[in-house]
Amino acid sequence: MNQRDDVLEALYQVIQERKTASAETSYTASLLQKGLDKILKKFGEEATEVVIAGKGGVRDEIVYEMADLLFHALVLLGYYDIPPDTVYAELRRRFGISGIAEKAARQE
Ligand SMILES: N=c1c2ncn([C@@H]3O[C@H](COP(=O)(O)OP(=O)(O)OP(=O)(O)O)[C@@H](O)[C@H]3O)c2ncn1[C@@H]1O[C@H](COP(=O)(O)O)[C@@H](O)[C@H]1O
Repeated sequence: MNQRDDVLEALYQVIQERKTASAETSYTASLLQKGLDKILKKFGEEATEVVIAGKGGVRDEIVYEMADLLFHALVLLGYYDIPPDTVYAELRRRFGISGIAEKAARQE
């Protein structure tokens, strides 16, 4: 796991913990308790906001909206107990190299 993966993995763990937390003190807990349709709706809204930011071309807004989208993607993964590493593995498979080979390639 590299530096970039760490924050997504850590956030995923927090999202898992929020499954048993109070919705009164946690947005994530309230979203999880509202259920799958609400999670999917939020993901769609955040994706639309990324599209608008992407069209606008303001770098900071793209970064902000993309962070919102990634967070809501992690909530969806968390809902189904799919760790981010599973997605990384799929990306590595498409990339055609193993994690070890990837690390070695980056150090060259
Ligand atoms: N990364 C995030 C994060 N990104 C976005 N959001 C929330 O996502 C929401 C999106 O904004 P919107 O205005 O679209 O939604 P809303 O109006 O609040 O909600 P709806 O009425 O649409 O349901 C905001 O409430 C943001 O605060 C996040 N909430 C939490 N986190 C992380 O999750 C951790 C746990 O947070 P809790 O949710 O407080 O447990 C935090 O420490 C953060 O690291």
